[in-house]
Amino acid sequence: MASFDPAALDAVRVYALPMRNRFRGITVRRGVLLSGPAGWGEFCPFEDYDDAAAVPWLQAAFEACEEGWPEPVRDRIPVNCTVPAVPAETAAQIVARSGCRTAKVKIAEPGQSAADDLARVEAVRDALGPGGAIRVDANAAWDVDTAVSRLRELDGAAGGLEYAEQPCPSIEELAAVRRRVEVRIAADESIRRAEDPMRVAVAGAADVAIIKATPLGGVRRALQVAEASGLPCVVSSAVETSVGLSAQLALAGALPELPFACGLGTVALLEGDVVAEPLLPEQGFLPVPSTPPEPDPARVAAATPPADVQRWWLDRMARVGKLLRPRGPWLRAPR
Ligand SMILES: O=C(O)CCC(=O)c1ccccc1C(=O)O
Ligand SMILES: [Mg+2]
Repeated sequence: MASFDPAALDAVRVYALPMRNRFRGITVRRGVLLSGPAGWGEFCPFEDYDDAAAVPWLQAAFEACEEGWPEPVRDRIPVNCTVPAVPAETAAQIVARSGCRTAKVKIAEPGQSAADDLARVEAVRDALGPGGAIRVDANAAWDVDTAVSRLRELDGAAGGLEYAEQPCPSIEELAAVRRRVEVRIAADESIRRAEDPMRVAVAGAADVAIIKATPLGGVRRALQVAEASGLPCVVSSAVETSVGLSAQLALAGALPELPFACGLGTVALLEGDVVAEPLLPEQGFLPVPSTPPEPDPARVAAATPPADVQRWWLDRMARVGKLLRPRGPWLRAPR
């Protein structure tokens, strides 16, 4: 068994793609594409994560490279468009262009007001028409009282919210908000480790579980987390390229039940992609791929960052790889 060394991989490509709008404080999305016997995987932990937090992201990439994914039970996935914390007019354009019947709206952005959120949600309702669904994501910004009053107002402005993702940081706060508002509560940041969904369920903290293959260590682990949650699940992206997104689609394709649209329309948030046929929704749906798409050499070349950035990512991947079990035999000894 070889211990992990990126230099021993057949192909490793570092990419950097600008985001169309600032998202989660990020303006450029970066990561590594790596190929193995089963296809291409993507290692793209957020840059503020430490090496330990990045381990499951590398496990997800290796699953795609080494094993592939379990059999799907459906062949296409309804998805939401994702509306960053942009002005109302831009929000309406994003929704109209997407073709999606569900929109997820980011709210509670630092530096913005309650009125900004209400205007964005109203514009999204106008663009979507009465038949579409609107969900909001506060990314843990509020305390319980703020969440209760804001969610009631936003529910009114939206003409009914489908659910609210992570209004507060802790599981106990989610449970308290859930008791006081009509709106369904979804847990996202509260589900990052395999043991988290049990705690969410026992606390009565959520109606919906947000599940992500990339930070949970791959499709198989995420399926276990979904089952442990005992809740209806929504698969949501970590803003991967189409290579990493394909694993998320494999997860959505393999879940026994999928009652809501998934948050997988996120290639639209990136300026460019690394494959020839980006996984952008058509009429609100994405296909379930059986294998990851192949990166397109010209697009990868166009997205390749300077040497110092490449070095940073390869060093990071090597350090994180040392925290994982030895790999092989497809991974040859360093040349
Ligand atoms: O769910 C979606 O529509 C897109 C994905 C998304 O919002 C997201 C992407 C990266 C990191 C965090 C989040 C989030 O749900 O908070
Ligand atoms: Mg979220």
